[in-house]
Amino acid sequence: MTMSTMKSQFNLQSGAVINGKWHHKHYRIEKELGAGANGVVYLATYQGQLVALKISENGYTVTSEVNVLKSFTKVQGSTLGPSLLDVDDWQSSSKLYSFYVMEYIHGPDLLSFVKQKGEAWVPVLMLQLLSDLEELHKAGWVFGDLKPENLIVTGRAPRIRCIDVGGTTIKGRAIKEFTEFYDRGYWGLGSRKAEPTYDLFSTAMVFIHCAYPSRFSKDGRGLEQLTDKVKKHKNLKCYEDVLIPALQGRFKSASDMRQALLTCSYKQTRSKGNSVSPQTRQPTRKTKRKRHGTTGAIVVILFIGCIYFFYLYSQMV
Ligand SMILES: Nc1ncnc2c1ncn2[C@@H]1O[C@H](COP(=O)(O)OP(=O)(O)OP(=O)(O)O)[C@@H](O)[C@H]1O
Repeated sequence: MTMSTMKSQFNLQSGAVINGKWHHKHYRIEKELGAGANGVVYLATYQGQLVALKISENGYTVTSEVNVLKSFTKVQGSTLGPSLLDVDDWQSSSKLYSFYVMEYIHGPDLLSFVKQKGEAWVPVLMLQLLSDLEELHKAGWVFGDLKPENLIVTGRAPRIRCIDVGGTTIKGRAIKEFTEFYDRGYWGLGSRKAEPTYDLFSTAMVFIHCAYPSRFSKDGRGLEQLTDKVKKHKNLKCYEDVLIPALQGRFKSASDMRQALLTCSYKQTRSKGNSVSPQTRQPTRKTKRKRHGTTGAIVVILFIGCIYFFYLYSQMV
């Protein structure tokens, strides 16, 4: 949903210091990271550490987002959202504002990462996201506003993390915040009730968006249009057994969708391996091409192996 931003209300410059009224901690503002309908997020330093500080006019927003972040910390093993570091008030010269401080998640957003590193990363990152969503859903929450801008890829062993927990909603309620392109209600493919299938639909749309970086507009055909988009794109077609059921709300849980994605990725790896074998059966005249084919297979296997290694490693850290 498009809403006006709070940017104009704060305008804190680099070097400004936010003093916490109750916990007496001092945060030095470095720069603005972004402004949304519910507040402004700044990069700040506290005792030499970079942190993200969100300040809002609306105390209710702060309380509600803090509650979500607190409940995230209780989700075992989940690294979905940033960890919560402090909650306090700040008395400016004119007014009292509420703010909270969270872990600064450093890295490019999903689309920038994929543009830089290649689309082969999309299924790997979606596998991670689905693991985290499974835990979140089990804890009784639905993320709601899943979109590439809210997904940051961080670390040397790339790990996907969500920022902006403003849309996170208790299961069974109406989704608090959404963005049309990733919202099943907008496409006429379901309600805005907070249930796991809502997030799985958005996950499929995020996957599709990675293949169509400039997105596309709705033409009124709903599922038929999205199915066409999946089938017509070479990087999506091989994942149609994951994407189409997710768009239809047919996966009961994130782990079911994850399992289907693993199966597709496995088939994909095998078919890439097989596609070079005809070349290896060429007559001796073509020995050079044969060597190219074998090298290609080794490169593909090594590449996929590396991605899985990074994925497994990132699961352990
Ligand atoms: N923990 C964090 N680490 C790094 N960057 C962050 C963090 N939290 C927010 N950001 C940055 O700040 C921007 C604004 O964050 P915010 O949560 O306000 O999102 P929004 O969608 O723009 O706002 P709103 O939900 O209020 O409408 C984000 O787009 C992101 O770039």
